[in-house]
Amino acid sequence: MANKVVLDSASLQRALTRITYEILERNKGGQGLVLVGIKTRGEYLAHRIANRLEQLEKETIPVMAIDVTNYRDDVLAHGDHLGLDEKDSINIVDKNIVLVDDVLFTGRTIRAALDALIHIGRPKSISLAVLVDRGHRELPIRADFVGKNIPTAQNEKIQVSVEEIDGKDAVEIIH
Ligand SMILES: O=P(O)(O)OC[C@H]1O[C@H](OP(=O)(O)OP(=O)(O)O)[C@H](O)[C@@H]1O
Ligand SMILES: O=c1cc[nH]c(=O)[nH]1
Repeated sequence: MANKVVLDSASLQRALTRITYEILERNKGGQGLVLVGIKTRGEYLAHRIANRLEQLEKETIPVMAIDVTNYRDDVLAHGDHLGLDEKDSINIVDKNIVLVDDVLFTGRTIRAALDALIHIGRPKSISLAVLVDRGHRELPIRADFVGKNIPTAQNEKIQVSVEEIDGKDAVEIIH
């Protein structure tokens, strides 16, 4: 299997910066924004975008991380174990939520995240930011903010690495 780097560290950071400005433009500032990162790597990307938003807007942007495993349509364990970490839970009612994930593929993770969010409150709006959109959607889901569109074959894989846990920033395509 060969890896091809499609975003190096500098390009990945530029993509996050562009997403940050687009979020600000769309939201007309940072007011009422809450960033929700989907574990695993979406959490780190959400914190990075929030840090940039805070630098630009000089206000605190809440960040929450969610693990959507138990909301997936291929997991039967609905009910008791909702997979939301109460201590991470932030008031999302009437907020403008930006969901953040590293890769958008079939859209099933995002569908699960929407279920998880709506379980804990009724936001004013939910939009979606992804570092990579690789196509192959199986549900009517699209991203509002995209770092890079990378057309892929079904059998390829996009591997996102983040400095915080992988020791480097990169997006690679694995053939
Ligand atoms: O659009 P989809 O088909 O749902 O695919 C995208 C999801 O797949 C990956 O998560 P993965 O399940 O590999 O978990 P991880 O983030 O913890 O590695 C990726 O981080 C996205 O969350
Ligand atoms: O290629 C893919 C598909 C889903 N999730 C990933 O992280 N990469």
